[in-house]
Amino acid sequence: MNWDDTADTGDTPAAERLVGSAADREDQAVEAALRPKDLGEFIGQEKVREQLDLVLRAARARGATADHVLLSGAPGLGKTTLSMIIAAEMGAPIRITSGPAIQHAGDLAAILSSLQEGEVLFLDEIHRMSRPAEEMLYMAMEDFRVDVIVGKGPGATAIPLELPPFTLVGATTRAGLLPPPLRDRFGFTAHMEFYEPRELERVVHRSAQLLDVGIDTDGAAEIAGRSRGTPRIANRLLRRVRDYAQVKADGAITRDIAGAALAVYEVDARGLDRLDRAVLEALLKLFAGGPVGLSTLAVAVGEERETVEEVAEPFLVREGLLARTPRGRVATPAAWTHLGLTPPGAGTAGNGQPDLFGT
Ligand SMILES: Nc1ncnc2c1ncn2[C@@H]1O[C@H](COP(=O)(O)OP(=O)(O)OP(=O)(O)O)[C@@H](O)[C@H]1O
Ligand SMILES: [Mg+2]
Repeated sequence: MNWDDTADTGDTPAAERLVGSAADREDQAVEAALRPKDLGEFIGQEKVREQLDLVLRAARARGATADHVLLSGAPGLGKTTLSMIIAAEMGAPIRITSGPAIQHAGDLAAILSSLQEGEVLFLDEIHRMSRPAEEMLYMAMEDFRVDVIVGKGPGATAIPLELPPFTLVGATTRAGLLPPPLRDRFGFTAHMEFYEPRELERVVHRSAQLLDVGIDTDGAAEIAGRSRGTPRIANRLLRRVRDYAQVKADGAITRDIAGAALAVYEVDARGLDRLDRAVLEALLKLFAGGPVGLSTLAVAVGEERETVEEVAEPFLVREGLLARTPRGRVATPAAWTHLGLTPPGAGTAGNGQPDLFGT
């Protein structure tokens, strides 16, 4: 799946939504406690896990530092978690930084030159690094060497500096934005996919156990089904459902409790929230399913164009509820079904009324 152009970005209003995929303040505070600590505990992503396991085992057997690893995938799928697991599996310390934190090549040189042998350097949002830092990174990754520039102008000299072997783990939500020379320097690239509901069910069960919350199989399935394929959202919904279960019931989570709690938060059975539904409803009820232009649709729901396009649409497209066509936005048959509406002309005289007799 190509999620490059559909991923929520951290600075859209999506960050504040219950079903937004970027980490909010509360997530940041509680996520550390819920992170799996080794590959065995990491749920789902079978292929990635199997491949990474081989890469790490082989490196350990050789007594060598593991190859550089690139983790790409939408927010909340487990990139930061995996980077920590890589360090843990290698028995190596980990240094954490991010592309936006490295504005000058000198910042990167300082970090690189202080690494210990075998250390894991986790570079989050690697696609947001500055150009000069990126070029320094090429050499560091390939030859474990950097040129430190001393002085300015014609008198400036490059002093080569040897680095100890280290493992770079880069993470990006936008693999497509990485320059090929950078991408090519990773020995292993893991593409993280959205999770299956069954996998999210296991995530919910595991987190509930860690949070000491009682939950049955149906309760976990109900939360998993509304979590948009994303463990971070599953954990967040679990916390809100836990609150509800504590206040309104005996604390244990069942299907009914989970359904009632998430109805309060306006997260529906497929994980659509108020905004998603408003967009879909306008498209169906006001424009008969489209095609309709983005601007018109945005006006109809009283939102900015960008909000509709970047916050609501990516998930609606991914779910197969809405299509972006050259003539405008179009609802799919699944959209009509999901909202319990009948498309005009389908099994009716075209008056938009439900077909009560199934003719
Ligand atoms: N495979 C998994 N099994 C269990 N829990 C997971 C898994 N993947 C992610 N999680 C949970 O989801 C939360 C978010 O994961 P993480 O922070 O690693 O995502 P990310 O890909 O780094 O997101 P971002 O792009 O926003 O940085 C964590 O609390 C973690 O516990
Ligand atoms: Mg992360």
